[in-house]
Amino acid sequence: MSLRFYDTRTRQVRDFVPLREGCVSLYLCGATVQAPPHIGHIRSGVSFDILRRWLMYRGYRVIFCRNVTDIDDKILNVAASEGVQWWEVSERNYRAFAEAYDTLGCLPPTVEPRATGHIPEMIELMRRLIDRGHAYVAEDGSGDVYFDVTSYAEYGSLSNQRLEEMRAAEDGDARAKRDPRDFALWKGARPGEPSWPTPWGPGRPGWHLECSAMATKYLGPTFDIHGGGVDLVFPHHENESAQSRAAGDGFARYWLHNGLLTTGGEKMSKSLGNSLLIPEITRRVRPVELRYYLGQAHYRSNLDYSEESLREAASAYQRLENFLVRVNEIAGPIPDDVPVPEEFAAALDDDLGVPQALAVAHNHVREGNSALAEGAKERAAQIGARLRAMLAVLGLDPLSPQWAGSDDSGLHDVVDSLVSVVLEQRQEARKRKDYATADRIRDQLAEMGIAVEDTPQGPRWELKRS
Ligand SMILES: Nc1ncnc2c1ncn2[C@@H]1O[C@H](COP(=O)(O)OP(=O)(O)OP(=O)(O)O)[C@@H](O)[C@H]1O
Ligand SMILES: [Zn+2]
Repeated sequence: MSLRFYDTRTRQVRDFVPLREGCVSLYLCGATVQAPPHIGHIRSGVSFDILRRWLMYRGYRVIFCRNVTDIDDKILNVAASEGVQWWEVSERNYRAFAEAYDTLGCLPPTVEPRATGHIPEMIELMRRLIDRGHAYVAEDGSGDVYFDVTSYAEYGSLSNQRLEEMRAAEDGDARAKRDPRDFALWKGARPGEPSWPTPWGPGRPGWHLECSAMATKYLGPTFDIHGGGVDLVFPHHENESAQSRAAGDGFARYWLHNGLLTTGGEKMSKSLGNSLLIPEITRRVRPVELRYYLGQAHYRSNLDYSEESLREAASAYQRLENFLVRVNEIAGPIPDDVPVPEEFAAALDDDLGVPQALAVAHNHVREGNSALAEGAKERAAQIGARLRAMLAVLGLDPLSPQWAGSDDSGLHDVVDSLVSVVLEQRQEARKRKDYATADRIRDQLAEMGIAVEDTPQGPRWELKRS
């Protein structure tokens, strides 16, 4: 069956055929680095990381470009309030984002361009737009450059809006615009602000322009997939599309948007003050469990955060993990090169149906646990290998170097030896029929967060997270 995705522009699920055989070009709107990431930002990162991994599994070379918006009103405001340089704010938060993507197991992008490194490309794009009559320099001498929305008949087609119904664009000085809906490509220099020279005077980039310039530079005038959160469809992506297409480029062929991480139904957002930062969450659950939580829902649906749903996700992940760890213990190393089951592949081919794909994974655990209970080692091992392949595609393989031991860096072995000594004493007590002592030992272990299970092969233990 073919790969297909929901395309925001056509508002339908379309077969995916890349521009160049065997290769997919993917652009994702990355961070505006005015603050460290909250888990909503990383949900976007994880969703597109799963997409990328699935495309790679399907045999494509993926060229993945994720930008960094390192100059912006919000960054300037933070710098002013802290009394530091704008680039100190950008650098600090850039590193926090990089660390968060890494912690959550997102593969590094093929290229990660920064807005301030691409001013010549932006000037060239503005020149093309001015020459074609789609952009103009403000007549008030401010140095602002605007896109003329009435000059471009397709304006509104991505977000499915009619020009007559659109509100005024918020950026720029309304007096300098020919039409309130025109948006700023370039912002003329204001006193005390950083600026770069252009043929129309010094200034700094508008947010929309930079993405068009960087996507085109690295992926070409026409490329396969443009992604981002659904909050960016309008105005950001509408404007990116308008600029590039009005300039004569084909731009993105498919538009994919992740749903939002919300709290109490509202977008998690720095400005709303309802952000949960990554270190706050990774104190409660492991990074791999957070990745499972953020990736488990369909990428297009909203995900409303609650402590309870986070815990449930962590337990669900532990069920998958515990099964693999047991198979590993009982049947030896699990191969990591078997194909994923057809049903799992079909779910991901169909607009990245992760919930259906995970249902297949959990069915494997149920079957695998029955196999283990029956002592069918060989069957359990085969199921384990398929499960491992599925989890690897989702970036969740507990036995991968990314996650194996991420929790304990060698401590697990030491604890295992200690717990074994204690469990031997418990076995001795049971043999003596001293059940009070045996139970006390088990209860003491439970208090430490160590759960003991008696199996036909002897007692096993595992860490229970509260
Ligand atoms: N709550 C969220 N849920 C899912 N994706 C999000 C969320 N917030 C931001 N994103 C996505 O993360 C990426 C980077 O976002 P960006 O830095 O522009 O954040 P932002 O919208 O300015 O955040 P904030 O509103 O917190 O200031 C974008 O693709 C954006 O759509
Ligand atoms: Zn963008």
